[in-house]
Amino acid sequence: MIKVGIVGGTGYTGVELLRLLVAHPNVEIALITSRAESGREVADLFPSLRGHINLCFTDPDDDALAACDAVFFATPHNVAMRSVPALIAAGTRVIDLSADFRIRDAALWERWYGEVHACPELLDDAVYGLPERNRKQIRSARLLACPGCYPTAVQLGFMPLLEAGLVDSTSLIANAVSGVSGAGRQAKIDNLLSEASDSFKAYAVGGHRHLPEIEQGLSAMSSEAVALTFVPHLAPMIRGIHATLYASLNEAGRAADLQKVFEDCYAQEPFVDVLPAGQYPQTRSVRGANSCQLAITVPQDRNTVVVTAVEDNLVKGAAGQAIQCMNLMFDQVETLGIAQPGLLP
Ligand SMILES: NC(=O)C1=CN([C@@H]2O[C@H](COP(=O)(O)OP(=O)(O)OC[C@H]3O[C@@H](n4cnc5c(N)ncnc54)[C@H](OP(=O)(O)O)[C@@H]3O)[C@@H](O)[C@H]2O)C=CC1
Ligand SMILES: CC(=O)N[C@@H](CCC(=O)OP(=O)(O)O)C(=O)O
Repeated sequence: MIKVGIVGGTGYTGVELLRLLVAHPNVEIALITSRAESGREVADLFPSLRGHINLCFTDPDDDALAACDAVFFATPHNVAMRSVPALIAAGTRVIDLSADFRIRDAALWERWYGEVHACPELLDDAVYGLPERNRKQIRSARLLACPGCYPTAVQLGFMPLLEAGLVDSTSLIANAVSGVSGAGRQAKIDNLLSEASDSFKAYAVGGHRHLPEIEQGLSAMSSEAVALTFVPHLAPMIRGIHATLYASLNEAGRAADLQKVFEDCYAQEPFVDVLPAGQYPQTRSVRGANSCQLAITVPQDRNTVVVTAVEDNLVKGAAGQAIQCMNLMFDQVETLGIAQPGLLP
């Protein structure tokens, strides 16, 4: 059994970790933290978990966490990095869903996150948890940095094109749309039903903190310099990311069978699904599933390729992907506990 702790068990990614981990046959959840709910039964706060879990929330405590085999941090940025050095020193493996270890360059991280990094010396040790790109390194990771929700969809959508050198890598554009759960469970005015429903907006157009993370990942896939225009949007749905990605094809790209390039790239991937030509993915098809669905089109056979990608921000964009990485780190079957299809309707 893998003994796990979850820091931040009352947030949306925390409760999604719980939903998936209670059904994982080889995981024992040893502790779940919340400062605000310390002492309260987990199933009292989340009745969906009644009968599945018999634990109370506790205050975060590094000594108790260090007794676990793995600790998930489902906390805002600037939390995991305070505990990670002690946990790693104790031999506990850390799976961080926050952004603390996603960007390798401490100065760049500090510029976008507006804080001083607490342990920049560990940034080189952190493995970026995108299995489709880094599976081998994930298996031996002590410190795992889970990708952000937008970065997962955008990187999986551009990866086959960049790895095969089929596009002008400075022409990349990503218009991505998130549901409100992407912003977490704290009450923010923008995410109230009366603010977000029946409306649609772009935000952070001048620069979103996922931009450096995405460009870092795309640069590693490309032999040429990468430049991306990334525009996030908020849509009145609870879960889901839909990304529409654009790039200019180069000569090799114009000559290639792009549908086949994508199908070949992801043929062995359990959680990336390339749709048949002419079908377009919808967020409703992947709700609750650890899946990214993709479609590739070259409108009017011109020079721009359009990739559409969907995922559930809380599953392939967060908790599901974190468990996929845990499975790899602990020599489990990669799909264990996360193979369920999406919820319909
Ligand atoms: N929502 C999403 O779709 C995605 C989120 N992420 C990332 O995952 C992380 C969690 O996100 P999400 O679940 O949405 O966040 P929430 O705001 O919903 O939950 C945050 C959790 O962290 C706990 N927490 C907050 N501050 C601290 C602290 N200083 N020490 C210990 N625990 C703390 C909170 O409990 P309490 O305050 O009671 O201790 C709460 O349980 C974030 O870094 C987010 O960027 C990544 C991908 C997708
Ligand atoms: C809708 C919404 O507000 N989304 C969040 C996504 C951030 C998030 O969850 O951050 P990580 O994926 O980096 O952990 C935002 O744009 O700030």
